[in-house]
Amino acid sequence: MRLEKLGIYNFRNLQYVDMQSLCTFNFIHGINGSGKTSILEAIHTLALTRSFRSHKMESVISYGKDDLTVRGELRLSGGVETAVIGVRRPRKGPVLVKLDGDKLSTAGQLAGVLPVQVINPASFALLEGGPAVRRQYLDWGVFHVKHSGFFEYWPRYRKALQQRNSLLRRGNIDPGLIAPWDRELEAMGALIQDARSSHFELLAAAFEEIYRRLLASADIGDLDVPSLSMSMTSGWKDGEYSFAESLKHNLAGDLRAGFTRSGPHRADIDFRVGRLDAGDVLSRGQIKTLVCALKLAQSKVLLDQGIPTVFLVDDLAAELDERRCCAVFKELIELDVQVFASAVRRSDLNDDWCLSKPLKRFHVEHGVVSEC
Ligand SMILES: Nc1ncnc2c1ncn2[C@@H]1O[C@H](COP(=O)(O)OP(=O)(O)OP(=O)(O)O)[C@@H](O)[C@H]1O
Repeated sequence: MRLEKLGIYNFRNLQYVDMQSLCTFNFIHGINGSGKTSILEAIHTLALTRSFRSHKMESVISYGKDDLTVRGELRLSGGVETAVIGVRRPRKGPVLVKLDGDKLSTAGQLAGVLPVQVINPASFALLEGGPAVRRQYLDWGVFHVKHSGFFEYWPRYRKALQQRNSLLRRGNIDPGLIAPWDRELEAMGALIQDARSSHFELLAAAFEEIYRRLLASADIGDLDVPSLSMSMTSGWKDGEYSFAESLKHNLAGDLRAGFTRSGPHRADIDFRVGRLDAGDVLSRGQIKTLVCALKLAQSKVLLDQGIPTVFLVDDLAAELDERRCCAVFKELIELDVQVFASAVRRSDLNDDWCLSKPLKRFHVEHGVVSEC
């Protein structure tokens, strides 16, 4: 699946952008504030109806305009078939999403049509941020895996959790009221945990392989990053209890806290260098390399299931040295994904990184995009 054409209207400083015949590699350069990240943000909005930079879409709509629109033409995997996605976000009112001219009733129906992965300066949060960022990372993959059932389980789990928490807040632990929500949490929690565990196993294997290759091709010895390990924690003491037991065991404490303190909504991924927290030990460049490997690993797992990803790579050269950038691009080539990468200077994005893959360059100036 490839994005072949992209139209952007009233998106930050991009009033009207028309990008045709997009390639495997699409390099975008321009000075600070010219609109490079906004192009990547627009592709993200096309895929997920929201930006990766701001939760408030009204700050993304161009000043003085009523709405923004992003339109993309996709060529579906391995074939002649195409699909057209349109996303319109008004300042007020719901988002309008169209797939091949048909209005979708929920934005969720768009999920999976255009899976995108973002590598940007905020990606550091994967190691340095809280557990929610890592859960989001893990669940991105689980959501896209075919038949994982996550679309169904997760909303049901969330609803049961909200109901249970609301009883806890009101100090109401009448067994007759809380038990049905516990049963729903246990049932959905087990399914979520199973789906996450099977995905995590594949992810960890892909990560290890890619991370080693990245270090090797960037000519970084293992000594630079000794004994890195990653493990998933379920969100409760699963060595001691089942989730059902954990809910019962923690009820009094949950009541005091006013919320459910254990469960898949508290799951995390733990990164260790030896016995130490990797986020406390690794340099920013090392963290970035690791984060790139994690994102690439997600795409590898999806690709193995026939789901290609589009990569949005914002200003990688500002974070990584030339050898590491080159190593990341080598992996992107290996994955055969489509890439949109931005940088301030043209020379920050090296032609050689793409080997002989088709490459197109764009220059952005004051929101105006031209091929170059
Ligand atoms: N709602 C908006 N309407 C109009 N312009 C906006 C809006 N929001 C942000 N801008 C402007 O859009 C421009 C594009 O920002 P963007 O982050 O895409 O630039 P960039 O080229 O990635 O810059 P940098 O290299 O500094 O990261 C900036 O000048 C910004 O001030």
